[in-house]
Amino acid sequence: MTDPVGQNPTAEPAILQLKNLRKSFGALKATDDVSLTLRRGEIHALIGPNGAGKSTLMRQIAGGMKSDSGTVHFAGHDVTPLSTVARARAGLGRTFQISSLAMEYTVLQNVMLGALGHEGGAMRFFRPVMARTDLIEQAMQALQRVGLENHAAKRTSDLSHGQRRQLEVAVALTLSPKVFLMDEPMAGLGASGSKRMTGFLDGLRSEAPILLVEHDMDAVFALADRISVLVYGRIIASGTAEQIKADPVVREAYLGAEDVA
Ligand SMILES: Nc1ncnc2c1ncn2[C@@H]1O[C@H](COP(=O)(O)OP(=O)(O)OP(=O)(O)O)[C@@H](O)[C@H]1O
Repeated sequence: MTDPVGQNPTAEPAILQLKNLRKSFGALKATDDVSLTLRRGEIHALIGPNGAGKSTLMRQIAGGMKSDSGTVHFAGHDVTPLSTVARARAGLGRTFQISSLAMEYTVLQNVMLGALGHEGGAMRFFRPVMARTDLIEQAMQALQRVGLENHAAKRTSDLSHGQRRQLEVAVALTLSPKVFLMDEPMAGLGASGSKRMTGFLDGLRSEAPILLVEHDMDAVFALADRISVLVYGRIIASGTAEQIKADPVVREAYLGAEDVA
């Protein structure tokens, strides 16, 4: 285990710090005393078997689910009492909220709406926003970065599941977050889509660090600076890809010896 909660004074400072987060559903401890950090410039992957508590933890961080106890510090502030919207405004960017896409709008319009959310204020009601070339340009750049530039004019409802996930990443990009929380961005992308997304996330970490929940272990091992393993709501190990692959507790509890050869 290397510096699992970010106490190493020589390391990059943490922009996101979770301390002792817990969430139970009745007798079930979905997250149980979870502490971890995300440092500038890094991709920190959170892996674990189905039902380990990864999505619950992401919701606790983004603000959609109230924690039973513990704190979330972001950019030096305790954001635990803040709503999802307030956390997003502060720069905590969450992707994969397909339900927030307007299905009847085009792909481009969805990204532009995201960019407007960033501007905020009453401007959206007073300017012919969909004709604003600056916004169109910004949105097209975001679509290009995720590989959806050729689908800009499509209705969002006509996109595949994987493409909708790419679109969510594009929407998140326009908000210029200080941190990305990504919940399975590779899911449904197929081999070439995953490869492209992996390359994209690789470059993105220098813009904003990423807390990445992902089942695609090839992508995780290729991308992650650090990996934390969640099992039954508890972090059982945290370290580099090499350390995690070699950790007997992780192999026993999760990876399976045959998967990590
Ligand atoms: N709202 C809820 N009410 C009751 N139980 C819940 C709720 N949300 C999650 N759980 C339970 O909490 C546990 C953790 O679920 P969670 O979805 O966080 O796991 P996960 O690691 O994200 O799983 P997966 O990899 O399958 O997405 C599971 O046993 C799940 O059934």
